[in-house]
Amino acid sequence: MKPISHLDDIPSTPGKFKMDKSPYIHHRMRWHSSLAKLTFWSFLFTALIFVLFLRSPSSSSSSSSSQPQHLSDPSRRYLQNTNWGGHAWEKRVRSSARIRTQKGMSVLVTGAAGFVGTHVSAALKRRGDGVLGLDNFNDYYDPSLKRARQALLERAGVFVVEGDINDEALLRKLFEVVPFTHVMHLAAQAGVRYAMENPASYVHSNLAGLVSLLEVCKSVNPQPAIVWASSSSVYGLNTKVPFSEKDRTDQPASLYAATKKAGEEIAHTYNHIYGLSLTGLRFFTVYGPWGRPDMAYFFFTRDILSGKPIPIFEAANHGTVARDFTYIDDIVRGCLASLDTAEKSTGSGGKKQGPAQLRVFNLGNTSPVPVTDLVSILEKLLKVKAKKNIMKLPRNGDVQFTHANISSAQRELGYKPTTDLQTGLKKFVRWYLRFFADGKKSAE
Ligand SMILES: O=C(O)[C@H]1O[C@H](OP(=O)(O)OP(=O)(O)OC[C@H]2O[C@@H](n3ccc(=O)[nH]c3=O)[C@H](O)[C@@H]2O)[C@H](O)[C@@H](O)[C@@H]1O
Repeated sequence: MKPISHLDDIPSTPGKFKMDKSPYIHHRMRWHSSLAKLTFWSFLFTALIFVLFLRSPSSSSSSSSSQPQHLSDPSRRYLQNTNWGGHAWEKRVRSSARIRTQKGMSVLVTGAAGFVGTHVSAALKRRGDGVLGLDNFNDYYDPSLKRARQALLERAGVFVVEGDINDEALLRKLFEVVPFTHVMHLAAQAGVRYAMENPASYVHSNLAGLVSLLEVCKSVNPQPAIVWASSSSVYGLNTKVPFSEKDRTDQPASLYAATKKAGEEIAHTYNHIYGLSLTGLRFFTVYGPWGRPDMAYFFFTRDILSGKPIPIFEAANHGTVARDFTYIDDIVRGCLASLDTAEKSTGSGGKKQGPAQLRVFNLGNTSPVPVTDLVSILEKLLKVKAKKNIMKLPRNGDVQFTHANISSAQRELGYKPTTDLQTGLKKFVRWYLRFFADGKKSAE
């Protein structure tokens, strides 16, 4: 745009434009001065319009945009999809989110192509709720598994929009097309150990992404109720067992845990200022079919089958490392119960109108199992002996054990886990063998 180059010739503030004081040229100068002023202000005005245009969210993320904001961050492992919008796209969004039962809800599920996201989306759809998925399909782990989950959801009638939660323009557009009653926010950068490798990705998804989502949720009318994934890792170095929601969570052992804890505080703020109804769920090492390949039960299975040694952590003095492994179906029931019991947000027009619900629940299994037992169960199910490589528990985020007290979720959500590790792993192994034997195409 032309005026930009001219801006360099104009003093930064009009007051600094010095006039010649000679009386001889006074009259001419007045005329010149008016012309100069006019030219100056028109340039300034045009430049301002130009700058505003460049900075506007719709211009930075609409389909015509060339460089979405976050691409300046080299740590990202995906390109933000700007290919959304249009009549056909809106029709798909609307149809996916259509409620097909009385008293149903319309839910925006972020991270829908993720492990928990896929299961929750499918379960909501099965019972007649409207569901729209959102996922950025990043390559933290093999995106082809995410694509397979997407295909599964597609067959169930759930459209998964490809986009990032940091793309506020996309989020606003989605709320424009569908006035979602609920948001199930599961998009996140997961994994405790990877935080040492790529800390920026945790800040991007778990902090900036969460704030971007809450900013949009607080400003739409009606505001949705939000249920979101926190983590058992917030208990960090807490040694009081079982972990209760009242226990201290101010000693995170990893950046991942710290971002989840920060998320809980951010949730408090948006609840307090804007009246958003918010429920945080502290998941305890969730496992099952369609799971995450970065998790121990998943890659132990892969490596046991291929004869590769598996690193098994132990604490000081041969201390046991244990997890309160929780089966996916139990978690899904907890998520749906949280959505069902979520009260409406109270704000409108971006302003709080009264106190709103703010909750945090442990969703665990209440029976921690040593990692060595997990390996023994897998060996039996796979009928292959593992090559064990016993190692010291690394100091990069791992905690020695987790154990959930679920009385609060039991009382308020009717949450009651029913699957023990042996039963759950059996279902996982069956899925795993079928999925990978069938060229990643089969579904359970
Ligand atoms: O519930 C949670 O809060 C967290 O659960 C898992 O984190 P984690 O429990 O560490 O799950 P895995 O990485 O699958 O590890 C499971 C167990 O295996 C152990 N492990 C892990 C990796 C390994 O190479 N060897 C090994 O013995 C870990 O110490 C841990 O006790 C998830 O990865 C997190 O995203 C989630 O937030």
